[in-house]
This record gives sequence, structure tokens and C-alpha cells, in this order.
Amino acid sequence: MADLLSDDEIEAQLPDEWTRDGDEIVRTYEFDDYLRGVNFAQMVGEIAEAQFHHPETIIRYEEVEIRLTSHEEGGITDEDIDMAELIESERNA
Ligand SMILES: C[C@H](O)[C@H](O)[C@H]1CNC2=NC(N)=NC(=O)C2=N1
Repeated sequence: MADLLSDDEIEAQLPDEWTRDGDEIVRTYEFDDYLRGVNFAQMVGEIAEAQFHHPETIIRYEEVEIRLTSHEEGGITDEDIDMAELIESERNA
């Protein structure tokens, strides 16, 4: 099990464009059309399965919201930061 990060660690490690919302880190991605968002959500799911660390993924019209927390630890850990970084790298690929 990963250790919970402190408030300072979270602020320091949060990737650009991500925000903290309580025990979650959050980012909303915007797309030119609905199906590009759906395809992005599929890619996020594949990363989540590979990492065995799963976000809450909300698909809306032309945007997808990703919410990450470590359920077993009850807060934000390195696994959440790592997932956010992996998603960012895929989004910018
Ligand atoms: C049993 C437990 O759900 C699994 O070990 C994994 C699955 N994916 C997970 N995803 C997230 N975000 N947090 C977890 O604690 C977690 N645990």
C-alpha cells in the first residue's frame, strides 16, 4: 500500500492543470467532439488497467473529467500522481 501524501507533497507534485478537491485530484479535458472524448476515456481505462489504479471518469459532451484517489488508503498517494502524469503524457502524445 502506498503512503498518503501530505498537503505540501500534493501541492508540490500535482501536475499542471490538475487541481485538488478534498481527497481527490481532478482534471477536465476538452475535445472537439463527443466521440474524441469517448476514445480518450477508453485510453484512460487501458492505463488504469495496466496500473491497476482506477479513476472516476465522467464523459460529458466534448469534455471528460478524471477524478483520482486511492480508495484503500483513503486519500491521495503517489499512485494518483503517477496516473495523472501517465494520462497527461498520453493526452499530449
Ligand atoms: C481491491 C481494490 O479495489 C484493488 O486492489 C484496486 C483497484 N483499483 C483501485 N483504484 C483506486 N483508485 N484505488 C484503489 O484503492 C484501487 N484498488
